[in-house]
Amino acid sequence: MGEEKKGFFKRLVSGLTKTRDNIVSGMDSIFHGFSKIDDDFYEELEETLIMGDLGVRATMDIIEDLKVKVKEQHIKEPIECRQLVIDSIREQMDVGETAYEFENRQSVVFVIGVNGVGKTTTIGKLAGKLKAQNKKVILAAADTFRAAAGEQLKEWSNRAGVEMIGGQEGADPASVVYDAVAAAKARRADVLLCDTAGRLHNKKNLMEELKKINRVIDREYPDAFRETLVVLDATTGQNALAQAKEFNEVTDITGIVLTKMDGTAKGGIAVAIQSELGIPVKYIGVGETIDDLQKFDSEEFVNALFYREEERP
Ligand SMILES: Nc1nc2c(ncn2[C@@H]2O[C@H](COP(=O)(O)OP(=O)(O)OP(=O)(O)O)[C@@H](O)[C@H]2O)c(=O)[nH]1
Repeated sequence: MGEEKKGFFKRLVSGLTKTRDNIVSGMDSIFHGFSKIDDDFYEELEETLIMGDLGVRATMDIIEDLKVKVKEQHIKEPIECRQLVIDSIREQMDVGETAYEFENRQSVVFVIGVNGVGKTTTIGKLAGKLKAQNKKVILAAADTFRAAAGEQLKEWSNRAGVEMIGGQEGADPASVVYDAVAAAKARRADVLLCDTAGRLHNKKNLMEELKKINRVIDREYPDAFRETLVVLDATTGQNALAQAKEFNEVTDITGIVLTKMDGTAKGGIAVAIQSELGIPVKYIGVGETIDDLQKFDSEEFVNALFYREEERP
């Protein structure tokens, strides 16, 4: 294992302590506590997975899959189910190879999310990450709905050492994006990160706003690659999944950022999101500082949950 991966694994392991306690300890007490595989066993397992925020659909699929395999392979001991469940969770999370194309081409990244999920912080972290890769980054403060949003983003642009283009409170977000595109072209920027609003209670307006912004990009910056990231707060569990579903109805999401994965018991939501929506979690937030954003890897996530370092497959 490379040093970078090793570090990622270690941090993931410690960050996922509560999630592990929540899901894995519960599962293990079932595997050890039951002497036979019966309806009660399946029911308890199902409850544990649901309580672990894996989502109803993924849980049902995992239980069904387990039942089939237990029959086919004539499994009698509950503990033999452990590996089958781990494999099944991994399959549920399979969304194919996750692409980070926008990091390496001229691109526009829309970042969407409701208030308080960590959207501004995420944009700041992402800007810092790209800057560290010698990319020229410009931020567009297109969440003009709240006065504080622009100021907060400005702080992050200073921290990351990148330029920010903003507008007056209440300004048309599309006009801010228009100005930001002009700046991006003039400065030959690599990545334009747009802080876009996320008012889910007014879906129609949000849809119109995003369409309008997209039209500006179509016209002014047609060659730029487009990425749409939705930021979700992992600590809100099923609520995060519901938000992802709603945003998915409004626009084409290309990736999810799950924030506050440090210390939450609800990390299982990553399984629910990838399983139910088929959209990759591309990054996780693991703290409040600029370095606390990591690429997400489903394999590593499952390994960090279920295996000690020396047992890793
Ligand atoms: N522990 C932890 N805290 C985070 C993480 N990401 C963001 N936060 C904190 O969450 C709070 C909200 O973050 P913001 O970036 O202000 O959230 P926002 O979505 O932009 O919210 P508004 O500015 O209110 O729209 C802040 O206190 C952040 O420091 C994370 O990954 N881990």
